[in-house]
Amino acid sequence: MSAATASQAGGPAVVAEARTEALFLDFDGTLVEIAETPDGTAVPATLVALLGRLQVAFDGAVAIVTGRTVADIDGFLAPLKMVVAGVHGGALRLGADDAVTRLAEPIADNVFERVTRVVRAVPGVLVEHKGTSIAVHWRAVPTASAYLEAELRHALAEVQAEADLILTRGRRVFEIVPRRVSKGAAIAAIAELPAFHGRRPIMIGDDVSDESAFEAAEHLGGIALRVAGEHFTDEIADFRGPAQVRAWLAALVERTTP
Ligand SMILES: O=P(O)(O)OC[C@H]1O[C@H](O[C@H]2O[C@H](CO)[C@@H](O)[C@H](O)[C@H]2O)[C@H](O)[C@@H](O)[C@@H]1O
Repeated sequence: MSAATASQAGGPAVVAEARTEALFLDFDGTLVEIAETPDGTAVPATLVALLGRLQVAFDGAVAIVTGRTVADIDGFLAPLKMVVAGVHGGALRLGADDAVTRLAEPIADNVFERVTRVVRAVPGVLVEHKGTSIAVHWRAVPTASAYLEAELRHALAEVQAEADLILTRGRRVFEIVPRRVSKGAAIAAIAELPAFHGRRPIMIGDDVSDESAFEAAEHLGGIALRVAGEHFTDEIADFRGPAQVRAWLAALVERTTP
């Protein structure tokens, strides 16, 4: 029988059906615990095998929807290659052997330099250049967030004529992204792939940029499951954290794999 009740593993009492549903999974804060730095992320030994088994159980209808680059995700999950919407929907890799399609222009050098000038003024802040977006991490210096936000907004206003970028807030990070990309738009595109088409989407995420993905999943008749953290409180979240998400997925795959 290919139905699983999530509550058996803790987490939401959702019945997931591997033959008729598709999984869309955020990465940081959802599949893996938040770390002090982007490079410090630890991938649990069992996660790669778990995702591989889910791909089989769902006949390929499993995608990672992340703010990370596709290359980052490939590195974390090696040797597994998945369908990935990277850089908050700015890059798509629609099949394991496909090339990455960029849906936005790379951030121009002058914008990156302008942002770097802001960041240099605050020791401890990290900047991640991801091609079509820039992440400014202030986890190590939380008191600097208001200053950074004001300065980054000012910098973006200066370059607005040449680049249509917006500033979004993530988990102790400001992300500079093209206005017209989103995780939600990426889910709509992936849902058209043969492996995903006609399946009910289940999107699991923990952060602001997952909101558009939740909306897209619900628009397609699916459901949104929230993970507790800096964005969702325990009261409104469906999962206490990534460990519970992994346990829920593991229970699901156990019950759906003959
Ligand atoms: O969409 P996601 O998969 O959740 O990616 C969102 C961002 O995740 C990373 O930053 C976050 O995780 C870091 C490591 O745990 C943490 O140090 C940081 O404070 C978090 O904001 C990643 O570095 C970003 O590029 C992603 O956009």
